[in-house]
Amino acid sequence: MDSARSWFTKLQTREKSIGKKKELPPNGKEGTDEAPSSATKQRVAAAKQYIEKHYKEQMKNLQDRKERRCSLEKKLADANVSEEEQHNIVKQFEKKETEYMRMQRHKMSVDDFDLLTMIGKGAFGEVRVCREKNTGNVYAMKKLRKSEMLRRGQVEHVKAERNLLAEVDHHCIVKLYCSFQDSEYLYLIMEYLPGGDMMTLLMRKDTLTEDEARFYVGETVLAIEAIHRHNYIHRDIKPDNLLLDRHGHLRLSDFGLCKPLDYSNFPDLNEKDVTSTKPQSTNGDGRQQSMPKRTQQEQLEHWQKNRRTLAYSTVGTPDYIAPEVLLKKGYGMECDWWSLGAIMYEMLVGYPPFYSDEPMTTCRKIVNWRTHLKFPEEARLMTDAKDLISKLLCNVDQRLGTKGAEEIKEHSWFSGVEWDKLYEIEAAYQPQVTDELDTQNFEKFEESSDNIQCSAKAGPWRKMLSSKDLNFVGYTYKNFELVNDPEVLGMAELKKKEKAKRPSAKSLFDSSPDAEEQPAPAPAPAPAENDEGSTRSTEPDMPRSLSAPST
Ligand SMILES: Nc1ncnc2c1ncn2[C@@H]1O[C@H](COP(=O)(O)OP(=O)(O)OP(=O)(O)O)[C@@H](O)[C@H]1O
Repeated sequence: MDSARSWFTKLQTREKSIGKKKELPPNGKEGTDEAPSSATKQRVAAAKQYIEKHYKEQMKNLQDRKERRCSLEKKLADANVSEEEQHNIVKQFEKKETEYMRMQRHKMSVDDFDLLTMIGKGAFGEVRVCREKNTGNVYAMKKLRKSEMLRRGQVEHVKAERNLLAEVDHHCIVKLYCSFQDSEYLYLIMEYLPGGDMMTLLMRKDTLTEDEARFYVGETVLAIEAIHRHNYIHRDIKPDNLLLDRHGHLRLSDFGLCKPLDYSNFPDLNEKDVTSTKPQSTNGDGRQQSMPKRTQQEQLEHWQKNRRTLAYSTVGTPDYIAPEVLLKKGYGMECDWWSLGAIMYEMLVGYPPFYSDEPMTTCRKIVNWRTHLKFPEEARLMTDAKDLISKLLCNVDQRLGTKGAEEIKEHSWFSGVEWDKLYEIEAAYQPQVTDELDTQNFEKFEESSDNIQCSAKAGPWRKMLSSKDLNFVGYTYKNFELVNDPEVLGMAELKKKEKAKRPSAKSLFDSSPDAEEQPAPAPAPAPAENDEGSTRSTEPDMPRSLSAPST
């Protein structure tokens, strides 16, 4: 710490001299003592930021430690355990605190982990199951290439993801244990959720039953509500970002790495451009002809065939993005409720509501949703379900959720759902998970020889402040939970005592009558001219978007 302090003093002195007006020699000409270059100034600023952050963290760590101790003592007092048990738990707790302090001093790197099976591939990197060498703990490691983040202007987004995960400690949100970097990559060490993602589940099952859909749409409502409470907007909620834990409960992930930015290169969309969205194909002579309408089954098969390619393409799938986001007119939290509507539709129908072979056609259909939102009769959706979807896939002003998540929770499709018990009951789907390293609920990914990487060794921080790395100062983070394992703390017993017996998912829902065949409810009335969205997300004190600010 002392060496850091003396660095700080040196830097302050250096900074002052940078700010000072240079005195010229009597001949009025500049000597060889040149002013520091802008690169040097930038480095000094980054170093200053690093040191200030370091001290702030030290203070916060002390405060957090005090709070953890208080909270443990309070829990113990409430839990009615013997004095001896209390003593043992507190002793274990202090041991963990010491380990945590040791871990804080340790500079984490990819070498601390054994990299195992690849479970995800995204536009910026990959996700792998990994095991920490020291502790044997299993995590998911998301690795992102810095140069790619810079190239696509995603630096702020990746910081937003790190910030949200570190800030929002909620059972609906995937838990972040730590983040670190080396010269080439950023790393997020997260809890490993072995139940797979909703995209894989939907591809394996085609559709969900109404009860299953209600359960997962319900848990997604709670997850979205949690991030909105922290003033974040996700903007890219899709089935690939809904992960399942080993018991089948849902967690929201992937904050901030939004591909939709790439749609800015698409020609400007126009709500009135309805004619261009008619399904068309080209004859041998180049003339366009209308394509025959696909049945629900054909459309489903088509979607399934294209789904993964779309997910792993650099542009991604636009299927769940709200029209106001695509129209670049500014957006608020409501855009996440639109995505919820599109996901609910896919769960019940088998493919998303505006699916088309071409992403650009999908975008056009989304902005012209009034013409294109249809419920295939074969899907036999219940009236309530159609009504809720129509109230989510509609204009911002009419959209449910605009006045808060309660509006959605109160919809009749959810009648009987006990919201505060949803995460305590047995999940509607039980994934098969044999052990902590089981990856059967994920697709298999081909390993290329350079995939299992040797680490680009992280040098001392000063070395890391190359011009590229200045963008990522402050990315490193460690969560107390990394060592705060309740099993080790002996808190598991306490937790068991606290937990009531879990009722099943079904018992929370009203018994539902058979699906009736009904026409799709009329889409919400046409909006006033310029009501597609506000610029709220860009105003001060307004929700922080995890993705690109609207233009
Ligand atoms: N914590 C986790 N536990 C289990 N699987 C995970 C975890 N995080 C991510 N995955 C898997 O990896 C996939 C990709 O992850 P994620 O979407 O976070 O990466 P990405 O590079 O940001 O992708 P995208 O291109 O969709 O933005 C997920 O769909 C999921 O299957």
